[in-house]
Amino acid sequence: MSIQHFINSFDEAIADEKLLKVERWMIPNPYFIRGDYTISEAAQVVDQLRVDFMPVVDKMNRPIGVLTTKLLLHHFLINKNMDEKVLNQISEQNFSQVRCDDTLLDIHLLSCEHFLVVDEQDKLIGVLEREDLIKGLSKYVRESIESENNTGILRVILESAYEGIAVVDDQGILLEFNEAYSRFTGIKREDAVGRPVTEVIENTKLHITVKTAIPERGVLQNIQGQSMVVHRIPIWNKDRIVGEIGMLIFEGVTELYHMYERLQKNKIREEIREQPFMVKSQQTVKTTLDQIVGVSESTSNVKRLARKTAKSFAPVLITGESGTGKELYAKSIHNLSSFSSGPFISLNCGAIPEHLFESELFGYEEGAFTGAKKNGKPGKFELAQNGTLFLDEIGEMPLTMQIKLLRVLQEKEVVRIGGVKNYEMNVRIIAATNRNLMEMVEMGEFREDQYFRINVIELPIPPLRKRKEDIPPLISHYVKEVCNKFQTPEKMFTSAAVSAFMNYHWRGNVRELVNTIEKLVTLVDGTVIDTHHLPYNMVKETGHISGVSDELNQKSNLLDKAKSLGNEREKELILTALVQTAGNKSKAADQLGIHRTTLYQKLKKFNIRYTECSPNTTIYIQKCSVRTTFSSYITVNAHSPYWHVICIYTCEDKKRRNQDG
Ligand SMILES: Nc1ncnc2c1ncn2[C@@H]1O[C@H](COP(=O)(O)OP(=O)(O)OP(=O)(O)O)[C@@H](O)[C@H]1O
Repeated sequence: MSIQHFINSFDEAIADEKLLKVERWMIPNPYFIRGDYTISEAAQVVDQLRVDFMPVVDKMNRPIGVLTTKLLLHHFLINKNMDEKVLNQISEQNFSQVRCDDTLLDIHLLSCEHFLVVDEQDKLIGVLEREDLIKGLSKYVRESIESENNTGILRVILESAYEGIAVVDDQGILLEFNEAYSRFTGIKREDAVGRPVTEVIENTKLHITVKTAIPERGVLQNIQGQSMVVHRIPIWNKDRIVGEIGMLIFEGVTELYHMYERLQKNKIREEIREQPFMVKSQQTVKTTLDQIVGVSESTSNVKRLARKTAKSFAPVLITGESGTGKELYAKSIHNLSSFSSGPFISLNCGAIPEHLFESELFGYEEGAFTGAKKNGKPGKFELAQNGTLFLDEIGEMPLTMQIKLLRVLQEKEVVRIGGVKNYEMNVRIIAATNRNLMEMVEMGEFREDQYFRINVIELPIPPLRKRKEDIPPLISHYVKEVCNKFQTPEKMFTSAAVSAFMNYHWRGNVRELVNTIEKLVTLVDGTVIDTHHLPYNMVKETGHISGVSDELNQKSNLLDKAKSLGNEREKELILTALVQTAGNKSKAADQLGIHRTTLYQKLKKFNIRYTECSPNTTIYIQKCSVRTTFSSYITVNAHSPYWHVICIYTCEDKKRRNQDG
């Protein structure tokens, strides 16, 4: 039974009573004539009242027939005796006797034109003509059609809701289960409807609250290992509970944490004002799956798999293009797992020079090698003890290192470089890559045994262009977040701009989308973001051509533009960004509009080594190419409040400058 049928079943009674009942359509307390009236008297009454017919009753007011104008006319023309009793003229019963609570559906097949309505004593209380009956029936049919349409509308509403919606009857049997709920639980609507809600929704209380009839709003319910905000709303019909609606709010918990965090921050700010030397507490919001925005079927599937994965101890390999949210999923799995009370330690395998890999992973003891720190240094495995070690960009791990990692994963023991003591390891491993590891195995670039060791459970995240339904909620989420961050009035996208976003290829996936929104929110004046504000590459690709904002396009991915100018310009931009950010690679990557990992790959590609230096010195960037030893020097003025590039010049320039003195 659908929700509309469910509601209909209650409405039906009302419809029967109100719409289909004879009482609703009859003319109550009608005029009538007695059977002992003469034809002449009856004709006068009919003429005075200007009616087409009159019910005829006996002395007890019980109907005995219907006198029509047709019958009167026939009498004048044929019989001509005006003193005849009406009673004698109605030879056949030319009416049907019905009751108030009969329905039009019950009586419409009776073959007569006039219906005389009687009470329990069979006394006349109303009349109904066939014309009224047809009117009543057609209204009923019209309303039924409308209600069928309403069912369609109701279904669209249910299916487009981001919230999970479930409806139970007063026995706790599921009558409705929308697509969002189905995606979240992985149970199809057709398998859910008709079953007790307790068999379908984990930890549900709908079957209980439908009995108590107390609405519950914003309560926490643990479903599939995750705290969710739910509302439970009873459905009343007259003075009886006939069912209950359950709503599952996906983004609620994080929003609550954010509110809590904001309140905490305010509180701390006030406390600091009172006690300036107080140590500030570290309150951070934990990443959970409900922070992963998306309503597409594939996102729901990945989230469901992630929830299941979190419950196991097996290593997970998260695959997907850059910017699809692999790290976000890794953190969510950690926070849902039994390792959540331990640390989440991340290691970007693409960002570590080969010779430092071993010490980064396993740590070293004091004096293990020249330059080793006093007291040694713990490795990432040790730091991640009782928690999760996230090996990002695992495809970039050198083969020699893979062998060592494999041994640790098999033996579950770690020894620091230069050490003798074994540390027993209790660490959950989550690896991620944007490369095709299987292909790498075939090419001999990745060890097969390692591949199978880390890939016990694979969590593939589809690129954003393959889950376009996620784009509108991502826009709305990030516009709000960015406006909040920059304290600007909330902006909105036109539907054309949203559609351009949906048609764009998003090679950088969600990261690129977030960066684009940040640029748009920052640079667009006014509160409406339309297609003419969109970056040129997007407008070009999606065909939304109209006046493109130059300002925005100048700032859009600097590196993309540099690429078209050739390697040298690209290199120059990278160097400039590095200098301007004093060697902070994350900030430099941000400035260039690329991910940190991409920056590391580019540094590798161009063989750039950045050497940090003290203020007021020449920053020296070495490039070990085949042809020249040193090719770029950058001079910075470290006296100014901001480090800025004065010039970039090559070794030839330097030689020339030296010659010029
Ligand atoms: N579904 C999502 N909902 C909300 N934010 C998302 C989602 N997916 C990704 N993001 C955001 O996009 C950015 C990139 O995500 P993340 O770093 O997890 O991607 P990644 O796949 O690990 O990238 P890379 O392979 O380049 O390291 C982050 O700011 C993250 O918060």
